[in-house]
Amino acid sequence: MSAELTSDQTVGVTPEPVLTARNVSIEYEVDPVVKAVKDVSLTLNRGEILGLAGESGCGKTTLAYGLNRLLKAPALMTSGEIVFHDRSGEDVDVRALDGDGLRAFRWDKISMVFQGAMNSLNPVISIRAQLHDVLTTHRPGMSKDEKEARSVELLTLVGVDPSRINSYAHELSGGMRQRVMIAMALALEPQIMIMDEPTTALDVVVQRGIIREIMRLREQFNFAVVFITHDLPMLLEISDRIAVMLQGEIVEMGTAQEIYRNAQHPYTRKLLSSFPSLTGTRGDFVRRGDSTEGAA
Ligand SMILES: Nc1ncnc2c1ncn2[C@@H]1O[C@H](COP(=O)(O)OP(=O)(O)OP(=O)(O)O)[C@@H](O)[C@H]1O
Repeated sequence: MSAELTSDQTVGVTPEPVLTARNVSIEYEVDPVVKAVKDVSLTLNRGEILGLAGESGCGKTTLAYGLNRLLKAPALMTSGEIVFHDRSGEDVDVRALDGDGLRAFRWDKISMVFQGAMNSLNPVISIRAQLHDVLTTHRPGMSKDEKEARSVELLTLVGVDPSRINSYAHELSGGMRQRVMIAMALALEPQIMIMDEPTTALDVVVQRGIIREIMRLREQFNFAVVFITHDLPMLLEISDRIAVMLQGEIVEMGTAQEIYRNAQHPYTRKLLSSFPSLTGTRGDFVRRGDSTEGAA
């Protein structure tokens, strides 16, 4: 079964798709074969936050990697179509990309903040060198001064004091490292950011600070976000729409309000009821009233 929903999120604004996936299936070619994503169709609209929820192992990460052409053997996309609708008006067949086209697509058009990304900063080169590297690779025409100015700007955007540009990863807190990863993902002003559990390893206060920053950046730059997490209360709070995955399929998709108030699929209801804070006597998004200010 697949679900597709392109309903209007913002009153008076017609949603404009930035990515369309149709009937995507992905397998791990092991023995026995694991059918990790089954016939998934979804449309991501420009500037929206699409939450992807579902229990561990349901295929969220595999789907995200598929959308970004990051799958590696034994993973194989066995069927389906992914079209990126560029700001320029051009439609890009993502599955057909290779070589330079694929390199330009990743980071430039669509970037990803991975699970545990903060641990993937290179420990032996400075934050400056890592930010400059992204720009050197993807914006070869930029001068050293321009790269420096852009790096400082990026750190400021994600709430890291630019004096930290000289630091090495081990000198930064987990929250700061994750913010640096977000700065790198933002560097080329992508139209889509895929965030796979971007804050799971961090404590709640730091998480909230980073989530707020992502929300603010999204407002400022209007990129679309696919936000993957187990944390359904958080998704209800931040997402425009939520897709619920179960055993490789999207079993329900709707606005956060629809999912919260009127979930149709028994699994979605089960998922909601597994968060007592959502269904208990306080009865509403408890996090919304939470005024804890985050500092990472
Ligand atoms: N390299 C691999 N080889 C074989 N099977 C794999 C491999 N990677 C993932 N899988 C299987 O594919 C399915 C989907 O995994 P995936 O990591 O996409 O789920 P997920 O929803 O992102 O889980 P989590 O939230 O724990 O990250 C699972 O059954 C998993 O065991």
